[in-house]
Amino acid sequence: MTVAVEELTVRYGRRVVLNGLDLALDTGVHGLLGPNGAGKTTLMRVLATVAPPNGGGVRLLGSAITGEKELRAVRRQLGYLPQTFGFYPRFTVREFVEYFAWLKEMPAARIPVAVDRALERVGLLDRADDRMKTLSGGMQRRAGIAQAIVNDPRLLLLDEPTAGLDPEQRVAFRSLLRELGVDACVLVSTHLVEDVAVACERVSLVDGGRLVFSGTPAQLAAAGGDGDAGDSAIERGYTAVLRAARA
Ligand SMILES: Nc1ncnc2c1ncn2[C@@H]1O[C@H](COP(=O)(O)OP(=O)(O)OP(=O)(O)O)[C@@H](O)[C@H]1O
Repeated sequence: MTVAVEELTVRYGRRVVLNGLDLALDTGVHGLLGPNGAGKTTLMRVLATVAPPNGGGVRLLGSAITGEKELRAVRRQLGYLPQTFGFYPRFTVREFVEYFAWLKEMPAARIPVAVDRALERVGLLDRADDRMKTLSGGMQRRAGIAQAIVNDPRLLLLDEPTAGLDPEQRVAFRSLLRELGVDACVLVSTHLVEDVAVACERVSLVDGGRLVFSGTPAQLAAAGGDGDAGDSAIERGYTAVLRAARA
């Protein structure tokens, strides 16, 4: 398993945000759904080794993160697009992605080709020499996706990557996701259930800091019925699973 999480607990002060969550993920594209405040970003941050858990076990790429050595080894093979991310506004797009390649300790000789390839994959190669601050919001997010994939990560964590993308870019991004999921374990959090239906092989649903569903998009869709709120089968499944979890 690329990701093996057992009984994961995260607290902020007295508030328990992840409450004994179990999750196992292997190669492929996995969707992460859940209402606002369910704990998706918190889970992503733990998997990205940004936030330490308060309890439970986390194994990434086959190893428990027990010290600096494991941490560095995992970070070299990790890609992470945070929900919100900062950048030096005067960096060019190419410099922004190069900087992350360097942080991930990529061999210097490989960086120029890898950066151009990542920018090409998100459709930003023609803006490579523009400054980050001159890009539109959706383009900045695509630059964020480029930095996440520049090192060909084995574990790729994308927190709401399609927020702000126009329909054409969303379609292009879904096919990029499917491509990435052939070799890597990709976890994508989103509120767009159609992204999950089209681009993900498996989907996990989190509510109140717990995993309440794990299965294929078709299984989630099948959980819903005519009486459930939603405009598509998978939205009705989402509503039905949440209702059952809260009952
Ligand atoms: N730094 C923090 N300090 C205190 N509470 C926090 C902090 N970060 C998150 N929380 C709380 O943790 C809970 C889960 O937040 P999280 O951002 O993980 O949810 P989410 O599922 O990603 O939500 P959304 O869909 O709105 O992005 C929320 O109740 C939130 O208020």
